Amino acid sequence: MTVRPLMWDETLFKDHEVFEVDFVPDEIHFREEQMRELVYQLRPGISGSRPLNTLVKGVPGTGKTTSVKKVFSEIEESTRKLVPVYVNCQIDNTQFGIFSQIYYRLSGHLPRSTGLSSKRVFDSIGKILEQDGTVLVVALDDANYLLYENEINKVLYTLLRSHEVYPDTRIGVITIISDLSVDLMSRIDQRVQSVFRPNEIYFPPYTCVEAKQILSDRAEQGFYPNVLPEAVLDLVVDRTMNAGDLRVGIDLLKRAGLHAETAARRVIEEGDVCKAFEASTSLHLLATIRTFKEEEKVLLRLLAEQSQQESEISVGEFSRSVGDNLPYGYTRIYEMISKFEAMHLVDIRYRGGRGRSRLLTLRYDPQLVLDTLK
Ligand SMILES: Nc1ncnc2c1ncn2[C@@H]1O[C@H](COP(=O)(O)OP(=O)(O)OP(=O)(O)O)[C@@H](O)[C@H]1O
Repeated sequence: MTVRPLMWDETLFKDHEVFEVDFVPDEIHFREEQMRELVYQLRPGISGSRPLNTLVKGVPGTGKTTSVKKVFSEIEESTRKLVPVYVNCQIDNTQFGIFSQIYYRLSGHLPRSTGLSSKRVFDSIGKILEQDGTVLVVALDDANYLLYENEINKVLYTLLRSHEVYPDTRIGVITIISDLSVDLMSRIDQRVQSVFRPNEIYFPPYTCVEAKQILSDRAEQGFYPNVLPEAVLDLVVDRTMNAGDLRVGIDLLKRAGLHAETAARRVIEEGDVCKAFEASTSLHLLATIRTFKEEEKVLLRLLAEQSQQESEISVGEFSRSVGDNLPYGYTRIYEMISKFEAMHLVDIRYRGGRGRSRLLTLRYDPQLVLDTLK
């Protein structure tokens, strides 16, 4: 039986939205425990006390943002006593920017962007909280962006010691970190540590079975029935596990669907996934690299440049050659290389024979890495 090609006004997508980066699904599987813990941390806020502070940790694409947003939207639906504010610190990475977002959430409009100090903005925040008798919880997503210029200490100090200036304010903070090599507490001043003391909630990477369930759910919501055969889903899962980031899988589904649609097919094929893979990979690369410190970007750039000449590089030789030109010791260079491995950017294997030297291979096209670093 021949299958009628897709007509120009027909589509494979039941709902495009479910493949978008900021989509928050109704069901967040495999994160029940983390969300329960988060609710437990925030519960005092609902009864008018200060919420417990939290440190949410896990590599990119493990559902941290989604889970926090989900808990926040449930709080918003059930109470006005506790006001949750989500801040993306990649976008708002200064004290002024963060306080502006909080002020916006509380008052419905942004403060003037000129001639106003962050202290003045916080004054207004303190007054609104006292007037309304509400408790505030602020989620600082990608808080590692605040490690520069001591911004993290300024922000946490003001938020967590607000009751010293505005006695009736109660504020809790959730910091979200995807760079596991960052030891946040060691970067925090003593005077802030004494009030911060967060409980940690860890988001482990998804197993293959979990990733398959999540991606299959997403496909079911987003595509019409029978658009995605099981074998193609398995290929998407395989690529996702390889990249170690669920975002790659969700993006692959979308792009593969669009590809099949452009070819006027009613079913997605493996070839559509392969074609979509490069674009989805660069999305993952971008998500990973954006969490890097400048020195890590410099080292990755050197590695990508060298990988254009040779596909396998000796770890020792590479470290020596870059160590001569960079202001970091070998220990730091080895640390960074281990991080690249943990983040699925490189593979390391032992060369056989005596000496057992280690060989480094970039898992991505070097040019793609260089382009992403631009
Ligand atoms: N348990 C889950 N169920 C359904 N979808 C999920 C789940 N976990 C993650 N996702 C989806 O995976 C994508 C990445 O998730 P999310 O942004 O929450 O990860 P993250 O850990 O905050 O990553 P990053 O550290 O890069 O910000 C999102 O599109 C989200 O909808």
